[in-house]
Amino acid sequence: MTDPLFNIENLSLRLGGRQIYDGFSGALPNGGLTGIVGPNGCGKSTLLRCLAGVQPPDSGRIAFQGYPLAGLAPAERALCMAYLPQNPPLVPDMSVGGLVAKGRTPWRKAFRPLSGADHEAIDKALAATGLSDLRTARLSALSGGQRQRVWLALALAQDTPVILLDEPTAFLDLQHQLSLLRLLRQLADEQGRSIVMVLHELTLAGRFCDHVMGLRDGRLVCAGPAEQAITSQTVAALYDLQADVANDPIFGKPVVFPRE
Ligand SMILES: Nc1ncnc2c1ncn2[C@@H]1O[C@H](COP(=O)(O)OP(=O)(O)OP(=O)(O)O)[C@@H](O)[C@H]1O
Repeated sequence: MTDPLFNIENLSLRLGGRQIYDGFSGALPNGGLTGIVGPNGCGKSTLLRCLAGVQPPDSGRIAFQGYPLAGLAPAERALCMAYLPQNPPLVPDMSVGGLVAKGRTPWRKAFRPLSGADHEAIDKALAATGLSDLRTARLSALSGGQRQRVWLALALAQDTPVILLDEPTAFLDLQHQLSLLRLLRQLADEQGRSIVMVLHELTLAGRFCDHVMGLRDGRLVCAGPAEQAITSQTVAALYDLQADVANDPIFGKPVVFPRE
């Protein structure tokens, strides 16, 4: 049996005087798309930060493909996983291509120019996110959604087998949400990448994710294939919301109809 992508055992974490997790356990499968859902403040982003190795827990263990995550140095982690936080850091104004090139940092030798492989990865990431024409544009001249796509391109240019994304669709219009999720599906299906993302839109999570994990108050409420994890019962348990969940006749995936 292969190890899960992440195995979380008995995770506890206190932040700002508040207990975020108290013995959280769960596993995320290797490969495919995993969606983390749940109400505001339930601990989704913090969990992703723990999985990315940037938020050490107070106690408990996270194994990454069978190895202790805490044993990986940041430089080693950066070759295995790209992490796009909900609020990317403020950066000085620069060109789109310049920021996306930062995704190649883990692969580059100090003071060396970009290699052919770097240029190729950057070109592919810009094309995949529909930004090739904006390569020379300044970040300050972009809309919020375009900027979000630049950060996504940076994560793709990092060219890692695992990609962790916190609300990657937050600022995108419906067309760009769908094209982003289709792109992630393609990266998982055709290149075998494992993608874990925090999402709010349950119907999109149901349609695109293989596996869905639902959190509430720092606890695991549901986890499993989308059809099992998104049901009337789990929507009620997660959000205190009455909803019908039907099967989409075209995609055969769960669609949520709130009844309140
Ligand atoms: N650095 C911090 N210091 C204190 N409290 C924090 C910190 N980071 C997160 N929290 C608290 O931890 C809880 C979980 O936060 P988190 O950002 O993980 O929630 P979330 O499920 O991602 O929420 P949202 O859907 O609103 O983005 C919240 O109550 C938040 O206020």
